[in-house]
Amino acid sequence: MPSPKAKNPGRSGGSPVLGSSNGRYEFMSLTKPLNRSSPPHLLQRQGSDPTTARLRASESPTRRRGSGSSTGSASGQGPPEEDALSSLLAIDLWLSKQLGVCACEDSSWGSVRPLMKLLEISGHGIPWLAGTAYCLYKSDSAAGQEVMLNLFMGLLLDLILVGIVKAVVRRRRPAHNRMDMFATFSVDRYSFPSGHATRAAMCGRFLLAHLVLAAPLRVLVLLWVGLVGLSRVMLGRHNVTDVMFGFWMGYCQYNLVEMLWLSPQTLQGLLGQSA
Ligand SMILES: CC(C)=CCC/C(C)=C/CC/C(C)=C/COP(=O)(O)O
Repeated sequence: MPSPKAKNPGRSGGSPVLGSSNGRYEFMSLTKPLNRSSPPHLLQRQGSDPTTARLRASESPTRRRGSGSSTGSASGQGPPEEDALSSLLAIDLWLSKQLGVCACEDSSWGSVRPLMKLLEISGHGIPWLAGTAYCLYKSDSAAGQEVMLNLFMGLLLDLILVGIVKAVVRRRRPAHNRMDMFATFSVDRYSFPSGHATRAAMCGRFLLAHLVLAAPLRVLVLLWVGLVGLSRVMLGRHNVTDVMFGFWMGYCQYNLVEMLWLSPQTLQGLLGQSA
């Protein structure tokens, strides 16, 4: 979402060009700082700190194209799948930076930031866990308790699975993100996948399958899921691929919740065994 008010058009301008990318090593720096044993010309090109490296990586892929002839990772020298992946990541970083228009108050769409933060809270784990626990406590029907209990289990499962993937992949959040989220775990310094996107997708499916039947409300649920995902990128919290993968993961997590569904009989069995 490029805006004429964008502050540094030179840094983030340009357009993504599909095809060969000769800066594959730049994406490695997204997850870990360059190795001390890296050749000096790499260190020089990257900048010595990871933030500079990530800022360079989010420049337009077109800007990076003819700049790596001395690196030995020029296009066509690696396997084609790696080139394709590098190009995809280059487009991802470029697009995410273009869309990160609410990353801080003085960003081009900074005035919308409070609204985006409201969406952030609406998809945060704490309100969802607390709200579900409250409904579970207040529910006076067995069917209601069953649904709420399974939603609660799904939310816990989501936190665990997202935590595991974040800890394994360890992709840093975009350089333009301001880390001012409330109540985060240590793995939440990583961005892949977006926990808000997994939760929104899983809870969205759950709501549509078990709780929300009226058509206008179902549309609202879908709209909320989409807006939560979009707000992650606009706030600069995530790259586009973090959110896309998060949606897919949340969609699959709902299948898992259905497979592991705790029925009253299962619960009675479990409680009976432990008694
Ligand atoms: C009771 C309990 C264990 C609550 C934990 C809830 C909690 C702190 C969830 C983390 C939510 C969060 C900030 C996720 C990060 O989302 P991203 O979309 O930025 O990956």
